[in-house]
Amino acid sequence: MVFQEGFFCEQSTMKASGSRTSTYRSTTIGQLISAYLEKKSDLEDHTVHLLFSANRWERVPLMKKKLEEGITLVVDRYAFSGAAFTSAKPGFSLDWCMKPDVGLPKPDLVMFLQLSPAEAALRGQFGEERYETSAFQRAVQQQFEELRKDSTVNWQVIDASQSVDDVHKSISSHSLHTVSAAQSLPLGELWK
Ligand SMILES: Nc1ncnc2c1ncn2[C@@H]1O[C@H](COP(=O)(O)OP(=O)(O)OP(=O)(O)O)[C@@H](O)[C@H]1O
Ligand SMILES: Cc1cn([C@H]2C[C@H](O)[C@@H](COP(=O)(O)O)O2)c(=O)[nH]c1=O
Repeated sequence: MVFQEGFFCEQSTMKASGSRTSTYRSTTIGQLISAYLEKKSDLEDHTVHLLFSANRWERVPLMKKKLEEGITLVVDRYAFSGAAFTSAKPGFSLDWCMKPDVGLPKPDLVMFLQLSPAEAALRGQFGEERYETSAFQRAVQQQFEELRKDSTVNWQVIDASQSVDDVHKSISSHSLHTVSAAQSLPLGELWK
């Protein structure tokens, strides 16, 4: 499996109305999360963290089925975003934030699309949703740096300040290499 984590990931799409349409937002749990991110509702911080995790777990049977069929999964944001974003909030430890996602299918590659919060703030639609402030993004980036110290996960940092074409080339190259190497490997369990 190949995963992307970062401040800018290529899988999200925008509706004509401008609201976000990532597929995870389509389930009942995803709709609760989406309303929270769009600031249409408020949720207690532990609760939203657990909802994000539940939203991943509800997709595990489908993910495993696809993987068994030999399909490569590219996931725009995963448990690493879950741990980084919630642990950037006051009173949350990284350890607590990782716990609900222990045992999820483990990615063969995690690509972190690195962009400074200042540059991210200049890009389209930044600032509309919850968490989209430069101060909070800096705190999240620090938590990602902690997560990247885990050498059992194959992290690759992509410079997202490059052109779209160069970001694409870099992602393709890491992905193709990993897909070929992962073919003979069993599916692992995250953070176990
Ligand atoms: N390499 C790039 N150079 C310039 N602009 C870019 C680049 N990549 C993305 N953008 C622009 O930045 C904005 C946000 O990008 P994108 O939609 O890929 O991020 P996102 O997936 O929404 O991020 P997040 O997962 O944090 O919501 C879009 O307007 C997009 O066109
Ligand atoms: C998976 C996940 C994400 N988040 C945060 C990160 C972003 O601010 C949004 C998702 O935005 P996207 O445009 O749909 O990628 O939610 C989080 O706090 N916890 C998570 O588990």
